[in-house]
Amino acid sequence: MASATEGGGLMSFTVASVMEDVLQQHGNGLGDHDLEYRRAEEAASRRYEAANWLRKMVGVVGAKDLPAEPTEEGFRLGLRSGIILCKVLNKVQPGAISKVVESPCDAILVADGAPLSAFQYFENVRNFLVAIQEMGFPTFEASDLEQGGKASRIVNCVLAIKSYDEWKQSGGIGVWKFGGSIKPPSLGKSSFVRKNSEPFMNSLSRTSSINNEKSLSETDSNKLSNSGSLSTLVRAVLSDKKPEDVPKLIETLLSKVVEEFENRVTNQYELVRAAPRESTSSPNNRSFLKPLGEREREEKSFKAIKKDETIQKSQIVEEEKKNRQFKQLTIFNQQQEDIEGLRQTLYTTRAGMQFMQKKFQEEFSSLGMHIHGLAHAASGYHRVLEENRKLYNQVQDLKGSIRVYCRVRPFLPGQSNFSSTIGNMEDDTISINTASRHGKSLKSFTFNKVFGPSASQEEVFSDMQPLIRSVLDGYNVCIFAYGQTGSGKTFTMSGPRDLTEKSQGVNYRALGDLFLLAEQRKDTIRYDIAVQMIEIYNEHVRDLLVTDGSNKRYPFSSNEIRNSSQKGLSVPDASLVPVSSTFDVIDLMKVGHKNRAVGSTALNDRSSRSHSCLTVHVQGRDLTSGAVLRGCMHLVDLAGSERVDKSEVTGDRLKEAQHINRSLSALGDVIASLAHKNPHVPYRNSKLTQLLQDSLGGQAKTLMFVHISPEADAVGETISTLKFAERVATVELGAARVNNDTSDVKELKEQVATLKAALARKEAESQQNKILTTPTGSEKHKTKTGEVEIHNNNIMTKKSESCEVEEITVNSPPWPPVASPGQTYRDEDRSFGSSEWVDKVMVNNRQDEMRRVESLWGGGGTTTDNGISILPEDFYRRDLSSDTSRIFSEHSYNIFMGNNNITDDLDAVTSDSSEPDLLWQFNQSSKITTTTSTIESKPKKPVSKPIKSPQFRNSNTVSRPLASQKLTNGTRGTKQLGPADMKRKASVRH
Ligand SMILES: Nc1ncnc2c1ncn2[C@@H]1O[C@H](COP(=O)(O)OP(=O)(O)OP(=O)(O)O)[C@@H](O)[C@H]1O
Repeated sequence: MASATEGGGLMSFTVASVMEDVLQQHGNGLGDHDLEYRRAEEAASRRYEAANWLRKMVGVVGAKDLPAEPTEEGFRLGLRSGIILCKVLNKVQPGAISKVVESPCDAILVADGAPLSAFQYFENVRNFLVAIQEMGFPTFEASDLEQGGKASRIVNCVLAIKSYDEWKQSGGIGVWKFGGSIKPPSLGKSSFVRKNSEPFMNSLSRTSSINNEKSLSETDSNKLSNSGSLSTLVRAVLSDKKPEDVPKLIETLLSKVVEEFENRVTNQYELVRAAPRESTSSPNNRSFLKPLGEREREEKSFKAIKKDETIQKSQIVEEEKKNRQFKQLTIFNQQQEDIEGLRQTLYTTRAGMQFMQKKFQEEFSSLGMHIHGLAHAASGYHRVLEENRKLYNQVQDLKGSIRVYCRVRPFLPGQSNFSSTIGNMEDDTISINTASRHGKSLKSFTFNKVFGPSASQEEVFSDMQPLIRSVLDGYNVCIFAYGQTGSGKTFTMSGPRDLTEKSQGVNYRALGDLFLLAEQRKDTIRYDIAVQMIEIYNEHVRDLLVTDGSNKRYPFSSNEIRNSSQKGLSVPDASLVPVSSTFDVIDLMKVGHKNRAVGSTALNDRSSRSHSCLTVHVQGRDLTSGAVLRGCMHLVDLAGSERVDKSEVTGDRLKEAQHINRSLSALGDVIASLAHKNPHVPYRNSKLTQLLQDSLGGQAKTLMFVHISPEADAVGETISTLKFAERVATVELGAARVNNDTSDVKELKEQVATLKAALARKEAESQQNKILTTPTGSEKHKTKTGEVEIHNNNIMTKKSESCEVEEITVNSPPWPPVASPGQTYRDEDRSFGSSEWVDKVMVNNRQDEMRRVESLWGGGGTTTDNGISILPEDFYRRDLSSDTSRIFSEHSYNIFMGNNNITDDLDAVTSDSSEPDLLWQFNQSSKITTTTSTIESKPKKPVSKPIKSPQFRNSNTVSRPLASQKLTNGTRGTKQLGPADMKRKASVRH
């Protein structure tokens, strides 16, 4: 009972149903035939009423399956499809059932169990039942429509709807009542179970209508509880019973209820156990309390529906699967096609690639061959270039290492009336008109090239241009301008004061050419060009490129010129300014000219009294081989070469002139030594020759521009200058050499050759000395240098000790000095080890020679107080080849005498024999010995033309002193002076 209490409505429904059954049984049992008849009649009448109303509602056609007065079975069958019920309800309450399945009407006639029709009528019935439940009408079980179902419940439901419809038709006034109130549709869903209580209510209503209709109708069904209904029902049942029957009836009733209850509980339990896993939404849930047959049918139909659904689902799944498979197949086919396409493309691409590869290989190999050919051509080009360079320089070398160009200055503005001394001019020859006692004569001189007064700067430069190329090829080049003051040296080297591009001199053009060539060769050689500019004034060197104002005056000591500087710089202390364009050079020149002008006064142009030298250093690195070539070019503007006596100056001017003459004389010495191929070249006798040493030796190419003025009053200087130049032109320096990395080795070889020559010379002298008579009364003094001075008042006699000379040459330090491990020699050491030492050896040699010659000529010479021999002038005529060196070696004599301090007095004496003068004398003599002279290296070009000179004539009879002899008392002792000497001396002393 507890569970029945918990069940609530469910329990009420169950009890009511049981009670109804018990009562019916009891009634039957009681055998009240009248009552039963009445009830049956009542039921039939109610059924007819319901059927008629339904027929009326759906029409005759719609209700063709429902007779007007049906049996209970007929009523059930007529409504079994649910169509009539649904239609009627929709008419009463439009839209109550949204969907009415009409098709199965035929199927309804088919035997029970047809899955489709069962499903469909169930659909309608279910919808109907749900709807009336929603609306609150008395409901019935779906199974009531089946065989054995309770048609009374269906009748009850239909009549309730009819009542509602009528109430509605009548305007819906008041409250509709039919055994209970109709809940408004919005009442919400009540449980299906609750609706199952309606049959009881209907039964109650029906019963009351039979037994106590009035009382029941008066009872407010809303207030009627289940217990109330039960008691009413019991009271109604028992009212007409005899009191003695009541206990029995109640007992029967109760036992029946209990039995029914237990049965149902048992069934419920079994159902739950049998289908524990069935979904709660399954219809079984709602029908497990139904009779077993009904439930089975429901389950069957449900299963059938389920099966259909499953079949449909499986069909759908199958279809979907098929669709999927079809789609996959389509995609697969598409992919197959794509793959085939890609395979084709791959094949084509591979073929293309192979073709391209083949083509590329062919092109690559042809390119390789092409490059190979180019490389071959390039190397060939380099070879040819190198060969061309060599050939070019060979041609230059064959032309002679010292070339002399002569340039004649035009008359200056205002000199138009002047008569010119220039007689005739050809390409390489120039004739000078000279006036002498015997009338006019013409002197001809031959040079490598002669430029007349009208020659332009460009013309002059074009002829020397090849030398510039040599500098870039690693040669040393020296270009110097020689001539008397005002003859045009500066004009040639730099240009006029008002400089234009056209009037630019050699300096600018040479550097411009260097830059041009360097640019042209930049693909093969990289050049670095730097410039120095110095001035030599009174034997002092001055840097002309200082810009800070300091060191403007003679910043260097007297030893600053080195011949073997590490970097190949003669003056390493002077500013070395890198230049890369002609503009740089012009700027530098301006600085140089400005610095040079500082020493000038209004009266004296410094440029006339000093040597200026622009040195261009070039270093080229071959980009292919890495070889380094170094070239150097000296562009020298010498001081005026006129003779001092003519200048008639004293004091500072005289000193300047003496220095100029001395340095030019030293230059002459060097050139003469070179011409003679003397083993020793006295470079160190002046700053000028020291500076130019690397450009005047056998490794350099030298060009001298000799300048002359056309004025008649300058003819003496002109002749003198030309003679000097012609002498220089005979110098053959030998093939110039490139300054490459092996130059040191070459220098060493040169020194070895020098020493060998000294030895050979010494041996020859030893042979000759055997035939010489040793003078009596001679006295030997051995100097600390190992040389022997002979103090003899009569004649100059022997001698240097041959063994000592040999010792010197053999035991002398090697050149350059061989440094023991850890020991190094400075440049100064090397200088001393070479030239100083060689100077002294050579002095001894010359003395021996002089003595020998003197003895051959039977004496006639004199010796000074200092032991200096003075030879008769005839000597110079007779043996020029051996005398030349003597003439150009006056400084060597000074050194020999140990009198290195040159005093003004001495300067005065040496100035008497300026270099041109000496050369002039030399040339006078040389004409006699032209055929036999050993120094004539260029037979094609005569050294000089014969001239008639008074001095020359005098020289046959008058003994001339050596120009640089110094007497201890300032006089010339017993020497005899020529007229020219006397004249000069007078003028100097004046
Ligand atoms: N070839 C020439 N054409 C025109 N004028 C010239 C020529 N040569 C020289 N001159 C002029 O002659 C004058 C003297 O020339 P320059 O100064 O060059 O002589 P120099 O030999 O250098 O003299 P110094 O020894 O004093 O330096 C200058 O006015 C110069 O312009």
